[in-house]
Amino acid sequence: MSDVDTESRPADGGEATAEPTSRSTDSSILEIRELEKHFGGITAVDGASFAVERGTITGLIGPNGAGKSTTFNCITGVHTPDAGSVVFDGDEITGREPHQIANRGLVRTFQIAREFPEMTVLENMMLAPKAQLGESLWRSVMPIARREVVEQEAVTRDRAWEMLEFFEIDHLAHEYAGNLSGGQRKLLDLARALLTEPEMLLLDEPMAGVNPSLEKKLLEHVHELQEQGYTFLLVEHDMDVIMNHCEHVIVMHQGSVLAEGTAEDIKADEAVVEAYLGGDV
Ligand SMILES: Nc1ncnc2c1ncn2[C@@H]1O[C@H](COP(=O)(O)OP(=O)(O)OP(=O)(O)O)[C@@H](O)[C@H]1O
Repeated sequence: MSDVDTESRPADGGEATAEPTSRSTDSSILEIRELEKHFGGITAVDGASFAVERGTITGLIGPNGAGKSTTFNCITGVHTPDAGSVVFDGDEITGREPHQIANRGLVRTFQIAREFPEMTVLENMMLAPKAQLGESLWRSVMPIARREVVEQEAVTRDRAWEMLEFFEIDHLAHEYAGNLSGGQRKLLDLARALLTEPEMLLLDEPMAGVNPSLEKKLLEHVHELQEQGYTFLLVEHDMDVIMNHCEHVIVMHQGSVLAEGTAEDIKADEAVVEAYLGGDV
């Protein structure tokens, strides 16, 4: 990191935004068709099909072991599905490498945030595009001339500061990531994901371990980003978050989609109540 100036803030002081780079106009941005994933004798995903509408906050819920994380992993290239397809923004992305999918504009956060604890928050941010895009791709997009490398890093640094300001963790820029609270780590994880300028974010349990005031802040940020045009698909066990913040909810059970609809539809669905909600909602 010796060439990288992580000390200084950009001078312009403009309002922090997180505008995505491109948009297309089809209403559905992600389509999962008959997805299957087996681990030995275990069927984790069993013919799941659903679509996510562009610009929405969509919730993916279901009991433990329903196949939600495996579905996320199949969508983002962590796992190769055994059958079925994933279409993102009109492109078949099934079986592509994670960095190719991230480069296409679909990024994810993890249930357990994956920052580097021995590096500062800002250093973690500086590594984000590299980590999401993959080292070889990063090298191919990074110019060879040193002056241009430095310029490129300056752009990334400015953007990193913007993101930290947007999530109100800029005061922690020089803190070791390992010293952050669980909730602050979630904000850092989201900030890192946004640094790659995606169109859509998959959030895996974004509220787990986040205290109520930080949860409120995180949800406000998600809505702000939605207003800017981002699409969200989130796996979340907190039913208040799902019911109050998702305009569409997909329920998985035993590897396939049991029901989908508005929060109201889902709450009233007897099969969903029996399989998952019980008396909670
Ligand atoms: N790498 C793996 N190897 C073997 N089995 C796996 C693997 N990943 C997931 N499974 C199994 O697949 C099934 C679905 O797991 P998955 O993690 O996708 O469920 P989930 O809905 O995300 O659950 P949770 O809400 O508890 O996180 C489970 O039975 C799980 O044990």
